[in-house]
Amino acid sequence: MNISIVTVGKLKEKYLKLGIEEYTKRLSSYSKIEIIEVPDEKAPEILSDAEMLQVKKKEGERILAKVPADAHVIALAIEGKQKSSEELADTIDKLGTYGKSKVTFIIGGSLGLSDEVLKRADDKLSFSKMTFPHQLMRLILVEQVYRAFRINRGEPYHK
Ligand SMILES: C[S@@+](CC[C@H](N)C(=O)[O-])C[C@H]1O[C@@H](n2cnc3c(N)ncnc32)[C@H](O)[C@@H]1O
Repeated sequence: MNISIVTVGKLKEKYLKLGIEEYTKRLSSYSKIEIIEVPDEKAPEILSDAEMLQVKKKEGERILAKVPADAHVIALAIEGKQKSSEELADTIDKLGTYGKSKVTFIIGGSLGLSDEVLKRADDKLSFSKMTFPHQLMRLILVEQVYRAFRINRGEPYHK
């Protein structure tokens, strides 16, 4: 399987970089994994609703340009469907079984994802009703995808 994670903005924090490197290294024994960063749209702190929509739209265009046409797209969205780790593992397993070799996860920028990106998504995945910073979300996602492969292989992993 080819997994890609399309995210907005550069990862700045060293502690997150180290964690993400560790899990992507572990994941690479199970799947190809690529993290694609698209530039965030520079904007002032205070924005009108119309300006916010415009920022999300521009970032969304950059995201969609990196999504292969034949990929199964899972957008991370607070209002999406919550799953257990076992359910996410099952989703990934079924995608493999049904011949979906490309799976793209999308993490939005600080304002979230545009409607266009949400429309392109085949699934919307929520990690809880809480809002996580997008850079931290990247670390949580790679750990959960790694966990999913371990579950699917029946390999032990600390609970
Ligand atoms: C800082 S959040 C954006 C917050 C924005 N107000 C919204 O409602 O989407 C940045 C990105 O991280 C991801 N994210 C943050 N918390 C999440 C959660 N609980 N579940 C799924 N994705 C989450 C989403 O992809 C989101 O677009």
